[in-house]
Amino acid sequence: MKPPIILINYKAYENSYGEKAIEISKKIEKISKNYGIPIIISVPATMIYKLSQEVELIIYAQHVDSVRHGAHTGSILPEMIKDSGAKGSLLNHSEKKIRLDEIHEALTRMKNLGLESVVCIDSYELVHPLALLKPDAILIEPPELIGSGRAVSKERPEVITKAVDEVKKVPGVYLLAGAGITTGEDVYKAIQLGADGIGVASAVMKAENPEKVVEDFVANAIKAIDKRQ
Ligand SMILES: O=C(CO)COP(=O)(O)O
Repeated sequence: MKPPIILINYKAYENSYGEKAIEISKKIEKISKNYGIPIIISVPATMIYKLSQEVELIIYAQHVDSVRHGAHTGSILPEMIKDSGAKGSLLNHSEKKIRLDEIHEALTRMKNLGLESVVCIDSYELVHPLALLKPDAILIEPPELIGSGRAVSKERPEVITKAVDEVKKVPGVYLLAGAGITTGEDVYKAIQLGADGIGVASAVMKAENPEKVVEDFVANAIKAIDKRQ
């Protein structure tokens, strides 16, 4: 079985850093191990090193700058996240958009460093052009549903099916779907519609019992992938 891809974006919630981030990451690690499914967590840059020491999860940055070494105050380079222990990064999240030339440059640099990449986009029309840049995956998220509790897989299923059709034009690029994913059923439906996995943030980061939420997501993702094969 090809495992489903579960990406949890920590964003900048109160529990996205410090001791609380370690605590939530350990809970996610437990589920990842119990189910034998790798889970990606995209964390604030300040937490990459610490979390890479504490947990066996796939750690991503949430953004990288495409500038090269030099006088660029405040920049976070692909080289820096790799040195800190990240395996990859999100790029172009709706909340951290960058230009197309910056996506291209960042992807080239990340590939040369052996870093994985997930490019976020907000419409299916952009799936094919961005897939041609050969990221590891594309994460499609209609911005109006992000953080809404209304799942893309239920509210806009056609976004997923169209994105899946588009990504198939470029072999080797995975398609993830996100925005408003709240329940295991939302995850199941996204994968049934053809996504290789999901991206999620608020349903986990704002949960009273994040472990239970992630477990429900993972169990449903496995069920959906099994059924598809
Ligand atoms: O932006 C997202 C993941 O990158 C999705 O956010 P929500 O899960 O909060 O809708």
